Amino acid sequence: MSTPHNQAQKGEIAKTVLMPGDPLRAKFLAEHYLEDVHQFNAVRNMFGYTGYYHGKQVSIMGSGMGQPSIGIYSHELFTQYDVEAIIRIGSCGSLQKDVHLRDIIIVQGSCTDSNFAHQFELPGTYSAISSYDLLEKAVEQAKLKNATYHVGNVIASDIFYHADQDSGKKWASMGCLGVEMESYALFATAAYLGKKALTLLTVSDSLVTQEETTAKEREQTFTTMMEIALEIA
Ligand SMILES: O=P(O)(O)O[C@H]1O[C@H](CO)[C@@H](O)[C@H]1O
Ligand SMILES: O=c1cc[nH]c(=O)[nH]1
Repeated sequence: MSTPHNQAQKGEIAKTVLMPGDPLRAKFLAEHYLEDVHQFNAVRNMFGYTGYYHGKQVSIMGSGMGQPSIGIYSHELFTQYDVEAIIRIGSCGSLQKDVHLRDIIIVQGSCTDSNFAHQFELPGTYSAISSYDLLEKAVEQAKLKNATYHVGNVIASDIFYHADQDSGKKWASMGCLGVEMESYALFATAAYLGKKALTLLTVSDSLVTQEETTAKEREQTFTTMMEIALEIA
C-alpha cells in the first residue's frame, strides 16, 4: 500500500510519530538520535524515518508548513498506518516579552484563524487541545532537563505574512504565548479520529524583540525539544 503522499508500506511506521514542519529537521533528528534507521518516505522530499531510541521504536516525518499540509499527513498516518500519537516538534514566534528565544512552549490549547474545523459541521467553535497524558509527560521531561518552558495557548495561523501588523498583538492580549501554523489542525484531526496529539515548540524568533534564529539553527539546534519528544514517544 501507499498514499499519494507517503510511499511507506503498512508496518513501516511506529505507533508514535514525531513531526517537525521541516523535513530536514526530521532527517537531522533521525541521523543523530535513532539506531537501525530506515527511511520510509521521500515523496515530495517529505522525509520519513523509523528507528529505535533507547530500544523503543519511533518514527519521525516532516509535516510541511501550514494546516492543510499537516492535515494531509496526519490524517494518512492515523487512518492508513495505524499511528496512535503524533508529537509535533515545531518552531514558533514569541508573542510575549517573558517568552524568550529558544524557550520551549508545551502547547496546551490552540486558537486559529483557519476554517479547518468547519468540515466537522459543529454547532459552534471547536477548542483544539493537546492530549493531557502527553502534555503531562512533556512537562515532567522538561523539568528533568531543567529546560526553560511555558505551558499554554498559542495561535495556529494560516498566514505567515499577515496584512494586519497588529494581529500578533491581539492574540498576545488574549494570553497566547506564540504563533505557529499547524497545531490546531493536528489537534482537531487527532480528536476527530480518536487519536492523541501534542505540540512542542521552540521559540525561533520574537515578535516582541525582533530577535531571530537562522534557518540552520531551526533545523539542527532545537535539541532539548527533540529530546523531550523522544523520551515521551
Ligand atoms: O518550524 P516548523 O515546524 O515548520 O514551524 C513553523 O515554521 C514555519 C514557518 O516558518 C511554520 O510551519 C511554522 O509553524
Ligand atoms: O514567527 C513565526 C516563527 C515560526 N513560525 C511562525 O508561524 N511564525
